[in-house]
Amino acid sequence: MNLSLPAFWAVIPAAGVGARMAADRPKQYLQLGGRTILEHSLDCFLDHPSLKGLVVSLAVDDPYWPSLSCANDSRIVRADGGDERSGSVLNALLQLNALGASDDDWVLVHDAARPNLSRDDLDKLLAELADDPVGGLLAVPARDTLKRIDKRGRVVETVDRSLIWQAYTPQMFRLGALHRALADSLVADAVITDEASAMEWSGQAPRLIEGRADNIKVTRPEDLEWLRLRWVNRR
Ligand SMILES: Nc1ccn([C@@H]2O[C@H](COP(=O)(O)OP(=O)(O)OP(=O)(O)O)[C@@H](O)[C@H]2O)c(=O)n1
Ligand SMILES: C[C@](O)(CO)[C@H](O)COP(=O)(O)O
Repeated sequence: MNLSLPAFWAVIPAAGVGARMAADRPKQYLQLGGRTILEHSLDCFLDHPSLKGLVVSLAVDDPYWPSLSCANDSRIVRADGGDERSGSVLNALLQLNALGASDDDWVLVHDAARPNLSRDDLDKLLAELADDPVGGLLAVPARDTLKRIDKRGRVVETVDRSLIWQAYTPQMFRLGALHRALADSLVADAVITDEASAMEWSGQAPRLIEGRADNIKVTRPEDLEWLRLRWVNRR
């Protein structure tokens, strides 16, 4: 493991609507321990001494961002969100180019809806991938028995879980390679749900770094209920 941590840029895609959360506002603006989920998701990066700058992608008509205190933080630059997460990330990478970032710089992309990233996991990702030719992502090995089902919802088989992992964020790649992979896969209309899948589409094999399972993405209401209980106990 490389013990000196590389400098990096951060990108936080925060332009989603949170359809599965079905709240009165996009989930990144829901409250957790007196602050928004988005502010917690930014914390780990803004506190990091190796951060070169941070771009947050926001919906063009986002009415919530200006009221956050971090909206005035000079280290944070805005980009416009896209129709899909990949478009929001691509716009942020263009902003990084405008800020003077170079193709060889590391970029860490982290969901606005993952407020419980630990500093240990962030440092582990940076250290493990510092010398990697491709980059990679935090991930968690499948824990439960996995079933494949048919269209009627009946089990067809129990899947071998030994090689199945859940993709988490941050995902860490070189700016130039990630930009090309996202732009090319967009033109090809490929299904891209995270940065790693764009890199895979372009023929690269990202490395998985095992992270904490509690770096969860707030996707459904029960995720936020679980995090709120955890926050009460940790403060
Ligand atoms: N067009 C989009 C869609 C998603 N995201 C961001 O990508 C992250 C992960 O996506 P997901 O959990 O799918 O968020 P939503 O798209 O908001 O959720 P849903 O799919 O339930 O609508 C979130 O931080 C979300 O804000 C984004 O920046 N731009
Ligand atoms: C990037 C991601 O969080 C990795 O787990 C995920 O792919 C986001 O989108 P999803 O639609 O919830 O899979």
